[in-house]
Amino acid sequence: MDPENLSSFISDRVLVNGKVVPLTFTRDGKLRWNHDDRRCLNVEKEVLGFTFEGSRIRVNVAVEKRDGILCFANMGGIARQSFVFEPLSEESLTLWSQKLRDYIDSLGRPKRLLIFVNPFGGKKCATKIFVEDVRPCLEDADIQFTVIETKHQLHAKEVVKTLDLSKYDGIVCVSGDGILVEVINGLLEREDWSDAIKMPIGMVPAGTGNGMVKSLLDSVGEICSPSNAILAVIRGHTRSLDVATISQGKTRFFSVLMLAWGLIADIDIESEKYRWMGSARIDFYALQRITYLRHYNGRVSFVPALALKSMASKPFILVNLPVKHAQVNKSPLTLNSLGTLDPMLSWRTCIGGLLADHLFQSGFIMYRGEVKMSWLHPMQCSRTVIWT
Ligand SMILES: Nc1ncnc2c1ncn2[C@@H]1O[C@H](COP(=O)(O)OP(=O)(O)OP(=O)(O)O)[C@@H](O)[C@H]1O
Repeated sequence: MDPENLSSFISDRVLVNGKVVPLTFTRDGKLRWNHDDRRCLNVEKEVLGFTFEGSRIRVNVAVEKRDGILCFANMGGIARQSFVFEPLSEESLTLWSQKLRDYIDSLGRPKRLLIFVNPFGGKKCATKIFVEDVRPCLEDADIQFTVIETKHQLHAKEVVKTLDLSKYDGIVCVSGDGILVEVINGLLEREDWSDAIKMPIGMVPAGTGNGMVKSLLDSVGEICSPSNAILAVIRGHTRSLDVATISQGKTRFFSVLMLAWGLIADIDIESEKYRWMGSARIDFYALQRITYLRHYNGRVSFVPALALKSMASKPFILVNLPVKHAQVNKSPLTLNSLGTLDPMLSWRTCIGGLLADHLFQSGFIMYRGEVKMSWLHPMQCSRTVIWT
């Protein structure tokens, strides 16, 4: 063994597939070895975890699928693989185990997750997504998890309100945006909300629109897929996400991603009764609402949070304001991704927006509601939920 610098660097000779080859773990987190050809793994990006099997070390990897790579699970562009090597001495095995463990621990990845699976959302395939895409990656990453299948509306919120948060490093929703909103409202309704709000949240798309996870993965140039989403959680990168408080009369609730009031809110909420139609429910109910238009009278006011004076000019979006306004006012969450990322939502939003625009201009709809919004402190989330 030739450890140039034992604190952060190992250069060694190990057994790979019965051949002794040089293996190096570099300071910048790259694992390089020579076998039939030269190989290199970016541990931070590609390695899910390590399994120590007697005198051998198995490196569990998720890489972009390329021709010629043996993969045992294709996850839509991502292949799970493993690479096994055997250090030549006991001392070397101990050193490798320690260095690899220390490196993974230094990345701040979650170790214990609470996972909500909503079997009711989208095409009702959240359980399948969890079993086929999420669980294998969590096992490869050696992450402990507790799974709760939601049984009814607001179930996730009830659980989160009384949850012992010290038991988890994060909460993951295998669902659409609805469960995310429940989790955020549950956290913010707790007495210890200012600490609870720091709990990282992850999203795996298993709903109809999946607007949040689409926005987040798009913001880091990744395709919205369950495998990309869970990899983002495992890598543990976090970034903050703004939350708006909405007060309407005596009701107060918290919002991320988007706020809608008027026509589009009605289409979104009231179309629930046609959920059996799948995503067509939105089109169907939109036509119904457009045919029987309602008047919306009210006043909307925006109150910047005191703690965030600088947010006073922070742009935001009301989906039921005309689209041209909506697109100018980009929120910190790329809210206009609703108009650009999801083709299905895109044209619906545009039609709704154009219609609203027309009616707004003609004075047919007056947006003057008693809705007040203020921005809360940014909250910490894991990369899937804007976490780059
Ligand atoms: N077992 C259940 N039965 C009925 N409703 C449920 C159940 N579990 C959760 N729900 C409710 O399902 C609603 C929709 O969930 P979710 O957001 O995951 O899917 P979606 O509406 O299809 O997707 P999106 O919000 O991305 O369009 C949530 O409001 C949630 O409260």
